[in-house]
Amino acid sequence: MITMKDIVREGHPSLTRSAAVVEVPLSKDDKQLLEDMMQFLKNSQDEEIAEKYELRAGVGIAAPQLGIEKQIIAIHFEDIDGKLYSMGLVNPKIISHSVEQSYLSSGEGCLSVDRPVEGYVPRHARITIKATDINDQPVKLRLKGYPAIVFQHEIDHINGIMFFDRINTEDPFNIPENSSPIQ
Ligand SMILES: Cc1nc(NNC(=O)[C@H](CC2CCCC2)CN(O)CO)c(F)c(N2CCN3CCOC[C@@H]3C2)n1
Ligand code: NI
Repeated sequence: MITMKDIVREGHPSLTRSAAVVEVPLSKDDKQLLEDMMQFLKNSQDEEIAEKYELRAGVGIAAPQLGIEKQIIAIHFEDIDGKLYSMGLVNPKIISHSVEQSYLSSGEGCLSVDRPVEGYVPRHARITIKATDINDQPVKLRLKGYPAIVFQHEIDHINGIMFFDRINTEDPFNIPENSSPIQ
Protein backbone atom coordinates (compact mmCIF):
# COMPACT_ATOMS: atom_id res chain seq x y z
CA MET A 1 0.00 0.00 0.00
CA ILE A 2 1.27 3.50 -0.85
CA THR A 3 1.70 5.79 2.17
CA MET A 4 3.23 9.26 2.62
CA LYS A 5 6.75 7.82 3.00
CA ASP A 6 6.54 6.73 -0.66
CA ILE A 7 5.85 10.28 -1.84
CA VAL A 8 8.97 12.25 -2.75
CA ARG A 9 9.11 15.90 -1.65
CA GLU A 10 10.16 19.23 -3.15
CA GLY A 11 13.83 19.06 -4.17
CA HIS A 12 13.63 15.46 -5.39
CA PRO A 13 14.78 15.41 -9.05
CA SER A 14 11.80 13.31 -10.24
CA LEU A 15 9.52 16.29 -9.61
CA THR A 16 11.27 18.56 -12.10
CA ARG A 17 12.13 16.09 -14.88
CA SER A 18 9.88 15.05 -17.79
CA ALA A 19 8.56 11.52 -17.32
CA ALA A 20 8.93 8.78 -19.94
CA VAL A 21 6.17 7.62 -22.28
CA VAL A 22 4.69 4.33 -21.06
CA GLU A 23 4.56 1.31 -23.38
CA VAL A 24 1.06 0.17 -24.35
CA PRO A 25 -0.27 -2.49 -23.80
CA LEU A 26 0.53 -1.86 -20.15
CA SER A 27 2.89 -4.23 -18.38
CA LYS A 28 1.63 -6.08 -15.31
CA ASP A 29 3.83 -3.82 -13.17
CA ASP A 30 2.42 -0.61 -14.65
CA LYS A 31 -1.16 -1.89 -14.17
CA GLN A 32 -0.36 -2.75 -10.55
CA LEU A 33 1.18 0.70 -10.01
CA LEU A 34 -1.99 2.35 -11.37
CA GLU A 35 -4.16 0.21 -9.07
CA ASP A 36 -1.96 1.14 -6.10
CA MET A 37 -2.16 4.85 -6.97
CA MET A 38 -5.98 4.69 -7.21
CA GLN A 39 -6.13 2.84 -3.89
CA PHE A 40 -3.94 5.50 -2.25
CA LEU A 41 -6.39 8.23 -3.29
CA LYS A 42 -9.39 6.26 -2.01
CA ASN A 43 -7.58 5.51 1.27
CA SER A 44 -6.57 9.16 1.64
CA GLN A 45 -10.23 10.19 1.37
CA ASP A 46 -11.40 7.63 3.96
CA GLU A 47 -11.28 9.35 7.36
CA GLU A 48 -10.44 6.21 9.32
CA ILE A 49 -7.80 4.84 6.96
CA ALA A 50 -6.28 8.30 6.41
CA GLU A 51 -5.99 8.81 10.16
CA LYS A 52 -4.65 5.33 10.82
CA TYR A 53 -1.91 5.61 8.17
CA GLU A 54 -1.45 9.40 8.49
CA LEU A 55 -2.30 10.02 4.84
CA ARG A 56 -2.78 13.55 3.47
CA ALA A 57 -5.98 13.70 1.43
CA GLY A 58 -5.50 13.67 -2.32
CA VAL A 59 -7.77 13.80 -5.36
CA GLY A 60 -4.95 13.07 -7.80
CA ILE A 61 -1.42 11.67 -7.87
CA ALA A 62 1.28 11.28 -10.55
CA ALA A 63 3.97 8.57 -10.74
CA PRO A 64 6.88 11.08 -10.53
CA GLN A 65 5.62 11.85 -7.01
CA LEU A 66 6.61 8.26 -6.18
CA GLY A 67 10.02 8.76 -7.76
CA ILE A 68 8.79 6.79 -10.81
CA GLU A 69 9.45 8.88 -13.91
CA LYS A 70 6.66 7.46 -16.03
CA GLN A 71 3.68 9.23 -17.62
CA ILE A 72 1.14 7.70 -15.25
CA ILE A 73 -1.55 9.60 -13.30
CA ALA A 74 -4.50 8.61 -11.12
CA ILE A 75 -7.56 10.72 -10.32
CA HIS A 76 -10.32 10.09 -7.80
CA PHE A 77 -12.90 12.72 -6.82
CA GLU A 78 -16.52 13.77 -7.29
CA ASP A 79 -17.21 17.09 -8.96
CA ILE A 80 -19.74 19.63 -7.68
CA ASP A 81 -22.59 17.84 -9.52
CA GLY A 82 -21.63 14.55 -7.88
CA LYS A 83 -20.06 13.14 -11.07
CA LEU A 84 -17.35 10.63 -10.08
CA TYR A 85 -13.99 10.93 -11.82
CA SER A 86 -12.09 7.79 -10.88
CA MET A 87 -9.49 6.66 -13.36
CA GLY A 88 -5.89 5.76 -13.98
CA LEU A 89 -4.35 7.09 -17.20
CA VAL A 90 -1.06 6.71 -19.02
CA ASN A 91 0.53 9.10 -21.52
CA PRO A 92 -2.04 11.87 -20.94
CA LYS A 93 -1.81 14.81 -23.38
CA ILE A 94 -3.71 18.06 -23.56
CA ILE A 95 -4.60 18.19 -27.27
CA SER A 96 -6.57 21.45 -27.16
CA HIS A 97 -7.57 24.10 -24.66
CA SER A 98 -9.53 27.33 -24.25
CA VAL A 99 -7.98 30.77 -24.27
CA GLU A 100 -9.99 31.48 -21.13
CA GLN A 101 -8.25 30.60 -17.90
CA SER A 102 -9.52 29.62 -14.46
CA TYR A 103 -8.04 29.03 -11.04
CA LEU A 104 -9.02 27.57 -7.69
CA SER A 105 -10.00 30.51 -5.49
CA SER A 106 -8.44 28.63 -2.55
CA GLY A 107 -5.12 28.23 -4.40
CA GLU A 108 -3.47 24.82 -4.73
CA GLY A 109 -1.35 22.50 -2.65
CA CYS A 110 0.65 19.37 -3.45
CA LEU A 111 1.36 16.13 -1.61
CA SER A 112 5.02 16.66 -2.54
CA VAL A 113 5.13 20.16 -1.01
CA ASP A 114 5.17 20.29 2.79
CA ARG A 115 4.40 23.98 3.07
CA PRO A 116 1.53 26.26 2.13
CA VAL A 117 2.22 28.30 -1.03
CA GLU A 118 -0.17 31.22 -1.42
CA GLY A 119 -1.49 32.54 -4.66
CA TYR A 120 -3.70 31.75 -7.63
CA VAL A 121 -2.56 29.08 -10.11
CA PRO A 122 -3.91 30.17 -13.53
CA ARG A 123 -4.81 27.20 -15.74
CA HIS A 124 -6.79 26.59 -18.95
CA ALA A 125 -10.54 26.84 -18.19
CA ARG A 126 -11.40 24.04 -20.65
CA ILE A 127 -9.20 21.24 -21.97
CA THR A 128 -9.41 18.19 -24.21
CA ILE A 129 -7.18 15.32 -23.07
CA LYS A 130 -6.16 12.16 -24.93
CA ALA A 131 -4.72 9.25 -22.94
CA THR A 132 -4.78 5.48 -22.58
CA ASP A 133 -6.61 3.85 -19.67
CA ILE A 134 -5.69 0.88 -17.47
CA ASN A 135 -7.34 -1.52 -19.97
CA ASP A 136 -5.20 -0.17 -22.83
CA GLN A 137 -8.23 1.67 -24.27
CA PRO A 138 -7.86 5.16 -25.81
CA VAL A 139 -9.59 7.87 -23.76
CA LYS A 140 -10.65 11.35 -24.90
CA LEU A 141 -11.90 13.70 -22.19
CA ARG A 142 -13.36 17.19 -22.49
CA LEU A 143 -13.09 18.89 -19.08
CA LYS A 144 -13.91 22.24 -17.54
CA GLY A 145 -14.14 23.66 -14.02
CA TYR A 146 -12.69 21.77 -11.07
CA PRO A 147 -11.98 18.53 -13.02
CA ALA A 148 -9.98 20.51 -15.61
CA ILE A 149 -7.86 21.99 -12.79
CA VAL A 150 -7.13 18.61 -11.18
CA PHE A 151 -6.13 16.94 -14.45
CA GLN A 152 -3.86 19.88 -15.36
CA HIS A 153 -2.13 19.70 -11.95
CA GLU A 154 -1.39 16.00 -12.54
CA ILE A 155 -0.31 16.40 -16.18
CA ASP A 156 2.04 19.18 -15.04
CA HIS A 157 3.77 16.63 -12.77
CA ILE A 158 4.37 14.41 -15.83
CA ASN A 159 6.16 17.39 -17.39
CA GLY A 160 8.17 18.31 -14.28
CA ILE A 161 6.07 21.39 -13.52
CA MET A 162 5.01 22.22 -9.94
CA PHE A 163 1.88 24.29 -9.21
CA PHE A 164 3.92 27.13 -7.69
CA ASP A 165 5.82 27.51 -10.99
CA ARG A 166 2.59 29.02 -12.34
CA ILE A 167 1.98 31.54 -9.54
CA ASN A 168 2.78 35.16 -10.43
CA THR A 169 5.78 35.87 -8.19
CA GLU A 170 5.33 39.69 -8.29
CA ASP A 171 1.63 39.47 -7.43
CA PRO A 172 0.53 35.95 -6.37
CA PHE A 173 -3.13 36.98 -6.24
CA ASN A 174 -3.01 38.73 -9.60
CA ILE A 175 -6.06 37.78 -11.65
CA PRO A 176 -5.06 37.44 -15.30
CA GLU A 177 -7.67 38.98 -17.63
CA ASN A 178 -9.97 36.43 -19.24
CA SER A 179 -9.82 34.19 -16.17
CA SER A 180 -12.48 33.18 -13.64
CA PRO A 181 -12.36 31.68 -10.13
CA ILE A 182 -13.54 28.20 -9.20
CA GLN A 183 -14.84 27.81 -5.64
C1 LIG B 1 -8.34 20.47 -4.40
C2 LIG B 1 -8.15 19.40 -3.37
N1 LIG B 1 -6.87 19.01 -3.10
C3 LIG B 1 -6.70 18.03 -2.18
N2 LIG B 1 -5.44 17.61 -1.84
N3 LIG B 1 -4.41 17.86 -2.73
C4 LIG B 1 -4.36 17.13 -3.89
O1 LIG B 1 -5.16 16.28 -4.16
C5 LIG B 1 -3.21 17.42 -4.83
C6 LIG B 1 -3.72 17.71 -6.23
C7 LIG B 1 -4.78 18.81 -6.28
C8 LIG B 1 -4.27 20.19 -5.83
C9 LIG B 1 -5.09 21.18 -6.62
C10 LIG B 1 -5.70 20.47 -7.77
C11 LIG B 1 -5.28 19.02 -7.70
C12 LIG B 1 -2.35 16.16 -4.79
N4 LIG B 1 -1.20 16.28 -5.67
O2 LIG B 1 -0.08 16.85 -5.24
C13 LIG B 1 -1.17 15.46 -6.81
O3 LIG B 1 -0.21 15.85 -7.71
C14 LIG B 1 -7.80 17.44 -1.55
F1 LIG B 1 -7.62 16.46 -0.67
C15 LIG B 1 -9.07 17.87 -1.89
N5 LIG B 1 -10.21 17.31 -1.33
C16 LIG B 1 -11.54 17.65 -1.82
C17 LIG B 1 -12.38 16.38 -1.93
N6 LIG B 1 -12.43 15.68 -0.63
C18 LIG B 1 -13.26 14.49 -0.75
C19 LIG B 1 -13.31 13.77 0.58
O4 LIG B 1 -11.98 13.45 1.02
C20 LIG B 1 -11.13 14.63 1.15
C21 LIG B 1 -11.04 15.34 -0.19
C22 LIG B 1 -10.22 16.62 -0.06
N7 LIG B 1 -9.24 18.86 -2.80
NI1 NI C 1 0.87 17.64 -6.89
